[in-house]
Amino acid sequence: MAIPGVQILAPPVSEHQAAVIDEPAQRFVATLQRAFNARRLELLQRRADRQIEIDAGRLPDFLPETRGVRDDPAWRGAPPAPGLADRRVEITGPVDRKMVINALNSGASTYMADFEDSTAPTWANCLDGQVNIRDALLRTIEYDAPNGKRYRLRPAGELATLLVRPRGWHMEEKHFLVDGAPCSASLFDFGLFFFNSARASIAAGQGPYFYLPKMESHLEARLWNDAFNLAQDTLGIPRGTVRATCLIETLLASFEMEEIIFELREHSAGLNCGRWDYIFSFIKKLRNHPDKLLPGRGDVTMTSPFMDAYVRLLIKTCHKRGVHAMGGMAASIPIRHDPAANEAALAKVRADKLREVRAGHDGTWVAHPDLVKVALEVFDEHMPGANQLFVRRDDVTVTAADLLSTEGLAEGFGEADLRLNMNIALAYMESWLRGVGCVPIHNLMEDAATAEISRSQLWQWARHGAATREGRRVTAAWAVELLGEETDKFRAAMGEEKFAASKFELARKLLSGTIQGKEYSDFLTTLCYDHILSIPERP
Ligand SMILES: CC(=O)SCCNC(=O)CCNC(=O)[C@H](O)C(C)(C)COP(=O)(O)OP(=O)(O)OC[C@H]1O[C@@H](n2cnc3c(N)ncnc32)[C@H](O)[C@@H]1OP(=O)(O)O
Ligand SMILES: O=CC(=O)O
Ligand SMILES: [Mg+2]
Repeated sequence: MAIPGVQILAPPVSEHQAAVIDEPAQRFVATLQRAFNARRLELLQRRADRQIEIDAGRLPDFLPETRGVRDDPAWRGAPPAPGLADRRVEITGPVDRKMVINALNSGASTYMADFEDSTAPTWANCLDGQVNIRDALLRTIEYDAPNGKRYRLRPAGELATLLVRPRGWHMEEKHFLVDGAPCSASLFDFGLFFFNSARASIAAGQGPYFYLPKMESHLEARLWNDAFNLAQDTLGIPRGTVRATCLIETLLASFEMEEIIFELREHSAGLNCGRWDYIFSFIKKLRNHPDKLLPGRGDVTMTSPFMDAYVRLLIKTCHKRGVHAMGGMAASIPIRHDPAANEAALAKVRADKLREVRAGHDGTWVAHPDLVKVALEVFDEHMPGANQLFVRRDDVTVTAADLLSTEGLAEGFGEADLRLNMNIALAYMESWLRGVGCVPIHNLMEDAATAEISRSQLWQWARHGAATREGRRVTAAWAVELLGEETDKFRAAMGEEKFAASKFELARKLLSGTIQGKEYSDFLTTLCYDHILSIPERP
């Protein structure tokens, strides 16, 4: 053990990987872990306690104890940092080397390098991702593909500003132990990036910028803020250099938007409507309330009343505090082989971006380089300045009941919705278990957040014995039977040999367990994580 208390259970496999996790970097991550892991675990316990209260009927509401923060008109978030003043189109994607270059070159204003929803956190993906984003900021990143295509960065002035999304507080990095316990994956991803690249990001005229996922309370934002302060102090970087945009993508966080900006004040770069996790969280948090069942996922849209309420509240809150209100991800992606279907997909993205800019968002997300132009055209036309912070939305009043309402939604779901959820969950999990965290399925972008909706709906419909539109009650036994049929469709399409070499059988087994389980698994990723570890067997 080179550093007391630190154990790496799978050695880096290249000199590049070894360089991003050298002894000083390990020491830095261990410092963060020792300072903050106990609080992280307490906050996770608090999530579990809160769930018990919700199950017992105490539904979420705005917090009385933080009324002072909400009512104080004086405070503001930080002004936009260099490279973040105009964020009209942000491209996101996994930290794969080729995609990092493509994203930086895409013409988007910023690029979110994602260790969360779109990355399956194999040890290799996590370490290579760190290498790639470090090289991106050093401007040395290059890639020569096996097909002969060469990937090089455009000139510095044409590159997107880099933001990094570490994994959420619920995840652990089981390859890296500190004092015998797995490291928080958030602190691992954040710490390695900060240690290796914070100075390079400043030298590139930017700064260490982050997107923070899946938080459920302002206390979790406070934990991030404390980690930022310790990291900056340790490296002698002035406090307030970091900027972080918080995804509001859990139901509980939507009741604490203002408090979350407040906690991060000097580090805050606004909020983002993480719509897919938000829908997942709505299902998850209210899962034991039969009156809160959602229709099939295709029928839950951004114009569904509870989603519209969340968007309006987010924009109003951000602009009141002078920070960006970022829009989210339309799941439609280009369909290369079918021009008519492609045009229909682009039209959906265009309509989504138009809704966002009209609502007052300061920018939006796209999933694919070809969509940058589509989103830019809409924002350029409707947002001539760098942002629309001046859109105050004082007209907006959103109540707790609005955020929790299932009024105005399509009625129920059919057997086709059940089967579609199974098909998507199986295909996504199979891919994730092979180390690929974002895939096109039925011409839509699917990642951990979208797949969670499918997985959770299956659990919830079976848990409540909900009836399909055709009039059949969903039982665990019937769900398992259908899951077998859906798995067999993949088997038939692929042939026995390919099926046997795939992860479909494992995906079926894991999904079957979670659908039937009396206890709900909090995250698909934590459920599947042990199956992607590369820790050698001990003798
Ligand atoms: C809910 C949320 O959290 S949303 C945020 C997380 N999700 C994401 O970020 C989505 C990221 N997007 C992707 O991973 C991909 O676009 C997919 C998987 C959806 C589709 O990928 P593909 O099927 O490979 O798309 P396609 O074949 O059309 O790609 C064309 C080119 O664009 C590149 N590309 C596609 N998406 C991206 C991206 N997001 N960033 C950078 N490059 C990209 C491909 O690598 C490929 O490059 P090449 O021509 O040099 O080989
Ligand atoms: O992270 C984004 C989301 O929609 O989830
Ligand atoms: Mg998300």
